[in-house]
Amino acid sequence: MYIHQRQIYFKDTDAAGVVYFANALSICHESYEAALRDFGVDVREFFSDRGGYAVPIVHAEIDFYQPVFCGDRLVIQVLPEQRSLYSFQINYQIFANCEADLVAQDIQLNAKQKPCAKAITQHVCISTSDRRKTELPDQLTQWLANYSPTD
Ligand SMILES: CC(C)(COP(=O)(O)OP(=O)(O)OC[C@H]1O[C@@H](n2cnc3c(N)ncnc32)[C@H](O)[C@@H]1OP(=O)(O)O)[C@@H](O)C(=O)NCCC(=O)NCCSC(=O)c1cc(O)c2ccccc2c1O
Repeated sequence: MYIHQRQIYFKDTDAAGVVYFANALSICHESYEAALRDFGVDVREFFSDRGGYAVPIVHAEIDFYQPVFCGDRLVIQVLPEQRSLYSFQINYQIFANCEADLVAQDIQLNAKQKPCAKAITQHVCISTSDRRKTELPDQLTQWLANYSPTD
């Protein structure tokens, strides 16, 4: 599991004063990028086509349980899981204004610790030359093993 913390800014919100739904997925992707960076992945290279592969998102879904407002401090739990030699899924839980330590321990003690949103992204590794699926590179399988849930 990786924990990312981020404040909500005015630019993240819509006319109703809550985080715009698409921005919530964007914040999930920011958390993924932070998890890659903190593991030592060169994100500038990872998101370019210089390595000969890309890992586009083929599926994304999100459930919203409580609104998130400007000034809220988010704690985002990032839980990646390898699905096959070619693909992986990331489960995200977004909490607001709670202790990061509790989220890191996966403790949901009371209503305050219930997630505001839960999201999933599914990623497939493809070769940039022919856009056909190709095996996940070693660095990514190591990243997945490092942050995947342990039984
Ligand atoms: C990715 C594709 C080229 C796959 O094509 P196709 O489906 O024909 O391939 P396969 O049949 O061989 O399937 C491969 C593999 O994918 C799984 N899959 C395919 N579709 C889905 C789906 N909708 N939901 C779930 N899973 C799906 C399938 O089950 C197979 O899995 P296995 O594990 O069983 O092998 C093609 O689908 C494609 O090009 N899609 C468009 C992708 C796209 O444009 N997405 C938009 C956003 S891109 C993006 O957000 C993005 C994010 C990043 O973090 C990146 C990081 C690094 C580089 C680029 C990034 C990026 O672009």
